[in-house]
Amino acid sequence: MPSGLSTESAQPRGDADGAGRPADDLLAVSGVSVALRRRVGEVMVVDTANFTIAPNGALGVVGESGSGKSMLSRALIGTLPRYGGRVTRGSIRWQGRELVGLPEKEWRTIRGTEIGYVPQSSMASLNPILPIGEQLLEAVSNGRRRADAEHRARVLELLELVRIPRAKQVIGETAGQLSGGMRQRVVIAAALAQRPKLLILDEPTTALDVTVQAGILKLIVELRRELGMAVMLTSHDLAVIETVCDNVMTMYAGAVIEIGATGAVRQQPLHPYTKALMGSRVDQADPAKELLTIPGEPPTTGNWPTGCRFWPRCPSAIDACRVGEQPAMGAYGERWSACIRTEEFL
Ligand SMILES: Nc1ncnc2c1ncn2[C@@H]1O[C@H](COP(=O)(O)OP(=O)(O)OP(=O)(O)O)[C@@H](O)[C@H]1O
Repeated sequence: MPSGLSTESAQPRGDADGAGRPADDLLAVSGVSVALRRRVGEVMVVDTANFTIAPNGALGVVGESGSGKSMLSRALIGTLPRYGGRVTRGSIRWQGRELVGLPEKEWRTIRGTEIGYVPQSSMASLNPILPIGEQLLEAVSNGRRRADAEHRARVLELLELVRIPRAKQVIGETAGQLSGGMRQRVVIAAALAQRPKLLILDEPTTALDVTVQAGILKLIVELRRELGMAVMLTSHDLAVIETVCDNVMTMYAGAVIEIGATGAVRQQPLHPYTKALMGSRVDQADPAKELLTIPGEPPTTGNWPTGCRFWPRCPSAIDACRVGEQPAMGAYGERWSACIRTEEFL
């Protein structure tokens, strides 16, 4: 076993400020597990996640499809019941306030208002026939009272904030008249309507081509700086996360398996899965270049192997990796890894 600290004695931090200095937590997630109701009973999709986000911090969450990124995000905004899910254990503290077990009425005062959310495929969720201005007005007035002149001014301000050219005209246009990139900017504007302190973006650039994607990522970087807000961004692609986030957290089969400063992880990933993920990332400079893919498939939910969940695909697996439980995260300086061989690799 490595001599790293266990997650019981210390908390992996996803929040160092880029210079490695930890700050007070905006969000602190401790031992959070999420289960979904299925016909066979409850199935765990997120297993004992521990991480924090500081005010103005930016945490990227990377992992293959099905690793639990979206379900974790949904736990943070209290929408799991819509998917037949719930937090089965652990604590989510938002500015010191416990969110686990919060009644829906109280979630409504946090979701959208304090924590903004841009869901996956959100561009498609825009109403195709309702003018953009009307849709943003709904987000601005938050259903509380009739939209007034102040709200209308805020709609324009939001469109300008997300750098939409011809903002005044766009107010009267429909989503169908806008390009994919402009639609995504509108969705981000809606998520910012109540000035949240944390913006969670789930795969915000997946459906966009490379140039448009770069523009959206640049916007997120600038908004974070201008508004002094924190960001949590999920992606399959470490290159996307690298553009926006100081820190990165890798998930595999429901488990958080590595956390560290993005630059350090990029230079020397501690977990073989993060390393493999980097090898298979899309080469933005040469998209036609053949991708290195990770052999095999991730285990399906509910069919996780004993021991480390990555061992069937891991080039470094030894007998000890195949037995017992999924290894807990251990600390290695400012970094965290759930691989029992991390010390040997260092
Ligand atoms: N709407 C849903 N209903 C039932 N099960 C779901 C739903 N969405 C996700 N799941 C299951 O929850 C598990 C975690 O999925 P999740 O969507 O959180 O992964 P992800 O890492 O976000 O993947 P992707 O990048 O494809 O969105 C998977 O086993 C998936 O099959």
